[in-house]
Amino acid sequence: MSKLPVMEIFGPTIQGEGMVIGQKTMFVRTAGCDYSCSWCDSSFTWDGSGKDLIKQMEADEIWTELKALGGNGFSFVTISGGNPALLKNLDELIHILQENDIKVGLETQGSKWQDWFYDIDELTISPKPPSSGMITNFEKLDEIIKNLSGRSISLKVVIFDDQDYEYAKQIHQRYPHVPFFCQVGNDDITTTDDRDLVKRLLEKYTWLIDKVMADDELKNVKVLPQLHTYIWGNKRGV
Ligand SMILES: C[S@@+](CC[C@H](N)C(=O)[O-])C[C@H]1O[C@@H](n2cnc3c(N)ncnc32)[C@H](O)[C@@H]1O
Ligand SMILES: Nc1nc2[nH]cc(C(=O)O)c2c(=O)[nH]1
Ligand code: SF4
Ligand SMILES: [Mg+2]
Repeated sequence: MSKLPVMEIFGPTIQGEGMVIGQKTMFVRTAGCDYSCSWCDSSFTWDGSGKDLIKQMEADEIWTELKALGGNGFSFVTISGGNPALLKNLDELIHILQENDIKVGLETQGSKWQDWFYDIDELTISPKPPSSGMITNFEKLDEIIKNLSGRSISLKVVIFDDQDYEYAKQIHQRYPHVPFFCQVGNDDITTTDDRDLVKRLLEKYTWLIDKVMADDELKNVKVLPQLHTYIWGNKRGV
């Protein structure tokens, strides 16, 4: 079996974002990303600051660790990163999970394709708006969305400002048949003052809801908070 660069394994917790928000789940976070979003809340996976935490693990070792942490109390595993779509050999882990009746969710930004995307039960694609500093490769994104037509996927755009909002709309209009989520951006990813953070995140959530409600062009959309930050703030591993 080949090795995977694992940054952290944690849970059980709830999925705080997107199409299966609230789902009880374990998390596997892989190291490495082809992007470097200005506001990335998981930059330790790619900026070198977490390099001592990276463990090269075989898929069956990851499964053993998941069971050690979660016991018999889980039926869902979410794979995130970094960008897990950089890892060609992630199929080994996905297959072990499925052999054990575990549903698999995965978070990626839509910059890379892998054939194992077909095996993911809930795939979240999260293209990055202008505030991230990243440029979307629409040729690649078109290909990914086309390949996955008819499968359980969603698009989730994080929104920080008006320009991001316009970008989100552009994404929804380009792929109108893909379930579409807008998510509040967290612009203070280092504070430990949870009360102040939650207060400001709620204000931003209100701002986003008000904008969508007043917008006749955005109809079939779900507006969500990044739920885990309202509960645990910027804490890692939850
Ligand atoms: C850390 S990323 C890892 C997966 C993949 N690289 C991606 O971006 O989709 C997981 C999710 O967190 C979101 N995210 C990252 N930083 C955020 C922030 N400061 N506020 C809100 N969401 C954030 C990303 O947009 C993505 O949807
Ligand atoms: N609870 C919880 N939900 C999440 N949804 C997406 C996450 C991520 O970092 O990819 C995440 C995370 O780190 N924690
Ligand atoms: S694509 Fe995801 S992991 Fe990579 S920098 Fe952006 S938010 Fe962070
Ligand atoms: Mg996160």
